[in-house]
Amino acid sequence: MTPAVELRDVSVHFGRTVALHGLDLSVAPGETLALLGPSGSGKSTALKAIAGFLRPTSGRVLLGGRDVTDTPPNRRGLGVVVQSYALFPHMKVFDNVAFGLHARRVPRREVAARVAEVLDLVGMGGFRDRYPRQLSGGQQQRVAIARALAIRPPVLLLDEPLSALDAALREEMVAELLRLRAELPDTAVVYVTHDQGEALALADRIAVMRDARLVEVGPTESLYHRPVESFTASFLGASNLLPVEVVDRETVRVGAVAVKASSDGLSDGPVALSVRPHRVGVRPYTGSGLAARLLAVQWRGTGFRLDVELELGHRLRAEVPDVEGLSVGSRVEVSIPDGCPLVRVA
Ligand SMILES: Nc1ncnc2c1ncn2[C@@H]1O[C@H](COP(=O)(O)OP(=O)(O)OP(=O)(O)O)[C@@H](O)[C@H]1O
Repeated sequence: MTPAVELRDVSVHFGRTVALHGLDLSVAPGETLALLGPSGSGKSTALKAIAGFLRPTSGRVLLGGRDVTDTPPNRRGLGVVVQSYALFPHMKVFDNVAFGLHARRVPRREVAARVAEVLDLVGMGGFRDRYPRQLSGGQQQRVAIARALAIRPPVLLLDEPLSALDAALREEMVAELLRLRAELPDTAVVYVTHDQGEALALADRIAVMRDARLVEVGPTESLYHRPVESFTASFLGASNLLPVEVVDRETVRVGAVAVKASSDGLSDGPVALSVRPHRVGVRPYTGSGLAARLLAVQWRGTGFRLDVELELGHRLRAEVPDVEGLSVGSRVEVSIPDGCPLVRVA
């Protein structure tokens, strides 16, 4: 299938700053790809290269198999939503959404029908005569999404669309975006975020970025459960990175304790065992297993977060449902389950 979006070896330089380094990426029709990474990792730059808001220093951008590297943004036919709504303040909701359709000389009667359709799609059908200042942040962002969808773009680009909203509203909007997604089965979505929760909830695949480069890309669940890079393990859901001695392809040793590990896709080089905090077991010391000292306990409502220090010298974070028999400062026993992934340490 021809990808809806393809970046081929795209680099972007601003003077001596390298904002994007040799990015290769493709997005299939109907797929949601999240670009996830810390601030300054190049996510927005990649999105702007797709939108045409900037021209790559080198490399090519293709949409539906067509090279658009030299095509201006308004001729790319994409829907774009940025973090700050960017609605026209002097225009009512209806006219904001109709704007792109008028620019494309869509007949007036069809404009009315299409605006009604996309406003209904985002649950804003009753707000067509309001001005943006008469809407909440979440409502404005819904209108911005409706405006982007009105032209029925094959690709929707979303750059941190929820970052201006408060936490409760963000969660509501994630559910809303999932519902919207189901209504647009053929639209490719590129979703820029630094929020791993949004990426996990919304994306079919995640591309993890760091320092202008792609670290790793893969289907959301396998990237979460079986990351190859240590950066992915710690950025996509917290992870303990335990130094281990590799015995063979399936077995590692933490001190004297042997643990089965998964090592899919790993070649030679330094590795660590990636252990999610909720998979670390902590119990009172019984004389076997990995001895450790319990350094701190924090109640988190749904459970407890523990900091422990292995007597071998590594600190670990654990998340456990209860702390019966455990007290800060006491000697404890830590268990690491089989099946945690080995990851490459940069
Ligand atoms: N117009 C510009 N001029 C100079 N440097 C820029 C410009 N735009 C981006 N950069 C730099 O390029 C790098 C990547 O920026 P980019 O905005 O793509 O990061 P990001 O991952 O989207 O970060 P954020 O989450 O903070 O938006 C950063 O170091 C940034 O300072």
